[in-house]
Amino acid sequence: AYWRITKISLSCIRGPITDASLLLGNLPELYQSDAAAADLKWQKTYGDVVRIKGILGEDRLLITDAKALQYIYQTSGYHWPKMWERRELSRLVTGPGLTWADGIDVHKRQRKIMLPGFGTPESRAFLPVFLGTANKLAEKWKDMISTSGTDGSMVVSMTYWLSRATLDAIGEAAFGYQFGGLDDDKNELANAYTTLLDIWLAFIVGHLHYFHLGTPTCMVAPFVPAEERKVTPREGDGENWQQRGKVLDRREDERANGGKGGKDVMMQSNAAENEKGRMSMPEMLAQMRTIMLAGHETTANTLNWTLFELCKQPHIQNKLRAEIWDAEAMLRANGRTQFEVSDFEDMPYMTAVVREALRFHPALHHAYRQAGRDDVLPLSTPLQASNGTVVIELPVPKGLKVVASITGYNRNKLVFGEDADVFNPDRWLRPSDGKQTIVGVYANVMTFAAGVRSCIGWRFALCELHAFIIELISNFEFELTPEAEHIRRHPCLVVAPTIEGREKEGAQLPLRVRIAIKGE
Ligand code: HEM
Repeated sequence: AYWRITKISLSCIRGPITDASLLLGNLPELYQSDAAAADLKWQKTYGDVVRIKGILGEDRLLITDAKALQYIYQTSGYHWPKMWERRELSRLVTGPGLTWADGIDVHKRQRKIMLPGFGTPESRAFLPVFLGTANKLAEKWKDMISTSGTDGSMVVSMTYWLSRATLDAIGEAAFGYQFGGLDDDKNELANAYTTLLDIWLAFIVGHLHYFHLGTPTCMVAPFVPAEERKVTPREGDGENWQQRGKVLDRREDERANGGKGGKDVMMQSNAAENEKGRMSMPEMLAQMRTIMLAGHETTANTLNWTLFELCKQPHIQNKLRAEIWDAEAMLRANGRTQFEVSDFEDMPYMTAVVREALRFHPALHHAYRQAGRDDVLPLSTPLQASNGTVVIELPVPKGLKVVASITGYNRNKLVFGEDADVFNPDRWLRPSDGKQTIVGVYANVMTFAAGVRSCIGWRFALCELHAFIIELISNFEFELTPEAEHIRRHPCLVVAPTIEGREKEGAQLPLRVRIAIKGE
């Protein structure tokens, strides 16, 4: 009570307070509606800073204002740590890795060791791996269509195949590890990762017996009654840790003997640190788990949503394919067989499509922070307070929990124009007036967050997205199926597509895939 009376008050900030329940506040609507549906509704009604109620009447802010986000993520970085409960969840899921670490002592130390592996040249060097995996997926689909398709086409589950393909790509690129997701020899670890999203979805839609699927269960097991669990906590997980340990041991041996593992940047960079700063074995294992988790379904679902939008607007898909085919013809004319990242510069429409997909469908629609001290948030636009006054900067109390709406910011009309709520790649081909507040690490979208805790793998993800889009759009035409007309943007670990009324079946995006006849 003392704290509540003495702390800086936010009571003049407008928001959907009258709709809040005493116990859970506005959180049910925030978390249970389609991804970011509540954010966009409240943003439209109340502006770019909205007061919502958390548990037991606690005030929180939902923020989509560019300057406030820039301050929280970039200017003030470590003074706005992650919410403690989110960190705890990260610790349960991944262990003491980057998504859990906080502060200068731990997070900055770990990130310094990890960063060299994720620079521009390092990420670009993986293009052949990404193109190779995307090509393998394309060949697989061609085989399926020729054996079971009709009229050169068939309905393919995007969520199933893209999850497996991106798992293979990240396993190979980051750890030289073969998951075999696209082959039939999927191992235990591949199973654990490819079913993870469905398990989270099942948890969210209250369909707990999905837990038989075999998973890193340590993070959900505590919430699930024993009789609902078909695997014991950490049963699949023990195996996972063992396999990861083996991969690390092998890389370390190779590094020490100057072999292939010598190229493993995490190993090299860790070995170069002084003993005090070096990551321990549990930290290294946690980084592997973090990278697999943070870099797998994020990319897979960005691809899902890109293909979905390309089906909804076939003229964009056709224009993109024409550009890719022209670039392929140019490549052949120059006597080359495979794209390099520098070739992407000659494919401006593809870059525009990727940027627009990242803006319109960020794989994570929220990020969460907490004020580490009493602070003052700068604002891009003055706020109309409930008492009629206008707020030009906003004092906030230490401990305040903030929901940064990534989707809300990415669709902010002040930043992206009046048509911000329309999927339109052409916006990226218009000249910029250069007046915007720069928030995100890429294309000024918040999709990869910003500042000291921005996504470490954003260059890696971009390279992978471009590779898959080239291969898939060059080889196939995609069409919506009747089920895909009823797709929901379901919030779980990432924003995943589900079919309305069939959410309990897990993530789904069935699209009709037709072999594209080149030259037509
Ligand atoms: C389209 C794909 C991706 C998206 C949209 C994405 C998005 C994000 C976002 C929003 C964050 C910040 C989360 C927060 O602050 O709460 C983040 C962090 C992170 N991402 Fe990504 N990510 C993607 C791909 C990747 C890839 C491919 C990797 C690794 C290869 C990766 C590794 C990480 C790691 C390690 C962090 C934690 C960074 C830290 O806390 O210092 N991500 N990502």
